[in-house]
Amino acid sequence: MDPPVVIWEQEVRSLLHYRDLIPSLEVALGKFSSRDSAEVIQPVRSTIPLQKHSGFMGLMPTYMERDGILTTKFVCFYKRQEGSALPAVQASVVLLDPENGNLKAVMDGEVITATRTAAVSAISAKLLMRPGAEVLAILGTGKQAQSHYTVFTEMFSFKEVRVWSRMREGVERFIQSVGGPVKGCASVEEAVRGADVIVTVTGSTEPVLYSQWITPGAHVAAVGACRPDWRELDDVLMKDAIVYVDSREGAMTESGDIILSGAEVFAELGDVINGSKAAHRERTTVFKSLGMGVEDAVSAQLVFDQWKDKK
Ligand SMILES: NC(=O)c1ccc[n+]([C@@H]2O[C@H](COP(=O)([O-])OP(=O)(O)OC[C@H]3O[C@@H](n4cnc5c(N)ncnc54)[C@H](O)[C@@H]3O)[C@@H](O)[C@H]2O)c1
Ligand SMILES: O=C(O)[C@@H]1CCCCN1
Repeated sequence: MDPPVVIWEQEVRSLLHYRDLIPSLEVALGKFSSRDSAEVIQPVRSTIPLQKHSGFMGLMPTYMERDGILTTKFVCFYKRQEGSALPAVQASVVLLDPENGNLKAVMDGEVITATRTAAVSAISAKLLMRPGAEVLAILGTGKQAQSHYTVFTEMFSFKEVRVWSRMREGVERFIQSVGGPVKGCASVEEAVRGADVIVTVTGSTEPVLYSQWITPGAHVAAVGACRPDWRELDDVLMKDAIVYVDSREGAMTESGDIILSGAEVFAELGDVINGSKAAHRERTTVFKSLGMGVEDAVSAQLVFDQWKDKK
């Protein structure tokens, strides 16, 4: 048996491309929602609090029997003070041989997390935004904001991209770093008024996005607030919108926006991909993303396959 390989940040970045990842994620989301244990076994993430450090460690094991993929992601995430220089999320993914249990690879999970999360949000927009969408608003200016900007501008042709952060320096840094057209906004209201697609990627634990500012028919990809008592969206938005999730079980366990608002989950994204639930593009839609092990599993397998091809 070959010893395990270590594939770290820069190499993962150079091997993981949206054009390969998006089709693989669409298939994986469909398999997850088919509830066939020969396709995907992925329990809801178990978390242990790192109380002293205001954080959590999440353990995300996944087995895809038909595809022969066995992985676990270890992810630590923190409630950081706004403007903190420390990372909010750190992760590693291990890829195992399901036949023998030996370790094939250890990979940096931060690039995988940033890339696959943005790719899944883009899939939600592809399925749920209204036709002819022109304006994208991104709330937050951290790692996820960057990866969402990259994939959304690569996949779609928005006429305008707006960004907001509570920290003005955050907006300035973001504008400098993305190297493409983007308009900095001084308030959430300014960023989201008239926007067709809104991405929330903040570290907030209280609502930042309010229904009263949103044009009916907009699509919201809500990526932050991944604890049962954390929020990014207000109750009215959650109750008025048609709510889609990545995992129903995960959302009912981890999403403060769903649990505390009492909103009803209409469907998983995989149900829409499988054709068993409708995509209500004409209505205001929320895709509540919490992140799933199956997304990391297909990403890690892609990275490993590309790594082997290049050897
Ligand atoms: N759904 C998923 O799969 C998934 C995956 C990774 C990260 N996340 C979550 O996405 C969010 C962003 O992650 P990141 O890695 O980009 O973090 P980051 O620290 O790089 O960026 C966080 C951004 O949120 C802003 N922010 C922090 N506190 C805020 C507050 N109280 N109000 C408004 N803005 C605030 C910061 O200024 C920054 O712009 C986090 O909540 C993280 O847990 C979700
Ligand atoms: O699926 C994930 O990887 C993330 C990590 C941070 C918290 C939310 N979920």
